[in-house]
This record gives sequence, structure tokens and C-alpha cells, in this order.
Amino acid sequence: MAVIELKGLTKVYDGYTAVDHIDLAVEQGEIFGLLGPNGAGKTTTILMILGLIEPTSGSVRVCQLDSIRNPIEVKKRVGYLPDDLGFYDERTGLENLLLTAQLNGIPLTEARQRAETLLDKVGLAHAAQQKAGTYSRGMRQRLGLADVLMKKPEVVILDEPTLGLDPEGMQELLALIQSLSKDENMTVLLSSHHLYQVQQICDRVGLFVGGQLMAVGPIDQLARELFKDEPLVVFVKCTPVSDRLKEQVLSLPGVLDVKAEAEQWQVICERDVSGEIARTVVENGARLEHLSTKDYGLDEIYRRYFKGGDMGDASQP
Ligand SMILES: Nc1ncnc2c1ncn2[C@@H]1O[C@H](COP(=O)(O)OP(=O)(O)OP(=O)(O)O)[C@@H](O)[C@H]1O
Repeated sequence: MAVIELKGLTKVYDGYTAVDHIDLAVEQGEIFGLLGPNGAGKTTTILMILGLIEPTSGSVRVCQLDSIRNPIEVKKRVGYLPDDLGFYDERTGLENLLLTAQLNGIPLTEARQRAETLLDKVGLAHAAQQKAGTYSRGMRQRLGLADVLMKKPEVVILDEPTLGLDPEGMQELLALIQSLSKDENMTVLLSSHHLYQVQQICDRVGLFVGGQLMAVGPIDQLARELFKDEPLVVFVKCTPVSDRLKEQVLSLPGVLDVKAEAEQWQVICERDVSGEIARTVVENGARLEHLSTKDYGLDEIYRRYFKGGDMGDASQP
């Protein structure tokens, strides 16, 4: 059953299309990653899902509810962690959670019990009585997670939850999100420009570029889909190279072009002809130093779609 359902969702700001006809269905219990460089339209999409901004056209349903018509009902079911979360810094972590409970009408005894369990789950039991203002960025993010879970949401939406965390803190937080989602069978939608990190926990991702969803699926399938029309490239390095050898490789059935770059050739093919290339090189008395096919995986997605944005350390695998 789709818990989040977007159809033709569009947002235009003064003639600028920030979100462009998005169709998406996120299933119950799924961890879905909205991935894309800064400015791709992720936050705008999230705000429309939450019913906080009105779409220019299209529809949004969350837990079978129309977010535009029933924003308050949607808010009851969705826990939202914005990228710039704020706490009462003068209050302790525990007090902050109790305040959230109060705002959501949760009785105090139940609230206290739940807050303590959650603080324990997110690894903040030791800091429960510490003022939130003294928390580190990572601790604030974990408190934020506990905070959105206080009202037992059916869906959790996290906007750039790993922003400002070091790689280790990022890994820890993502692992935590994953285990919480499993424990509570919660649907999670998270946005990020950290392609490498996020793909480790997401069941599926949607690649957001320039307001459009370029492709949706598990990362490996996504790469296949995005690059299905790309020719296969075989990298070849051999010594000595000669024009005659190059001509012979070029004349192999299935080979479209041979580009020489420094010591290396890029053989553009219709299909994988690495075996034939290797044999031709060796039969010509040359030594095969290297042979590999271009991998249209995560690296290529990153290079093509994410490069150029403000990636911070996101480029690190
Ligand atoms: N209120 C607004 N008025 C005009 N343009 C806006 C408004 N909000 C967002 N935009 C523009 O819409 C585009 C998408 O912004 P959005 O914040 O949704 O992207 P994002 O993918 O979440 O990126 P980031 O991670 O930087 O927040 C950007 O070009 C942004 O400048």
C-alpha cells in the first residue's frame, strides 16, 4: 500500500519550476531516499508532502489523506525533521521531548516513559538531563529523531538528516534510522545529497535533478536504467601500440570507435567485445597491460548528476 503518493506534483515560483511533474509512490515500511544536488527541489517536494506549501498543480496523498485539504490530519501522522531543527536550548533533552509530547496531547506518564525509551534508543540516555544547547551537532540530530518519534508517527520525513555530521556520525545516524524504521515498521522518506551514504540504507531512491525525478529504483537498477542507451566502453592499455593494431581493433565486429588517450585506448562498442580485443592485442605480439569495461554504477551517477553542486564531503565513498 502506498503511504506517500504524488501525482504530477509541480511547484512554480515566479515562473521558475522548482518541482516538475513528480509521480512517486512510497510503500509502507519502505526507506526511500530523495537524492539530488542542492537546489534540485527536494525540500520543496517535502514541504508539499507535509501540506506546508501548496502545489501549483498535481496531488499529494499521505496515509490516504490529501495533504492540501487535510494538513492537520497529515501532521498528526507524519514526523518531520527539518534540516535546521530547533530546540529550547535552555531545557534538557528530556524536557524538550516532554514538551513535544504535551503539544501532541500525550499524557505525562506515557510521555516520560516514551521519552526515556527513545533517548535510550538514540544513544542519549546519558545526556537526558543535559541542556540541549550543550549538545553537539550529532547529538542534536539524534535528539531530533527521538523528537519526531515521540508522537508515534506512521511516516517519518527527514530533510538532510546528516547535514553537518562527520562521516562517522553520518554512518551512525543512518544506521539508527534504519534500525528504528525496522523496529517500528515505519515508512521513512529522507532527502540527501550524500549519494554514497544514503544508498546503504535506502530500499529505493529517486534521483532528483533540476526539479525532475530522473529515475526511481534500487541504486543498481537505477544505474542500468539511466545508462541503458550508453555504448559500452572498454579501456585497453597495451605495449607497444601501433596504428596497425588500432586498425585491427577498430575492424572487430561490434566495435564502433577507438579513442586514443595518452597510453590508454577507449574502445566504444555495441556489446562487450573485451575477449576479442584481448586476443587481437596478443596475436599482434603486443603486451596487454590493462583491460576493463566502464562501470555505469554509483560513480557514474555521481559524476554525471551530482557533480557541480555543493557536495561537501559527499563525494567520498
Ligand atoms: N520560496 C521560494 N521562492 C522562490 N524560489 C524558491 C523558493 N523556495 C525554493 N526556491 C527555489 O527552488 C529550487 C529548489 O529548492 P529546494 O530548496 O527545494 O531544493 P533542494 O533540493 O532541497 O536543495 P537544498 O538541499 O539546497 O535545500 C531552488 O532553485 C530554490 O532557489
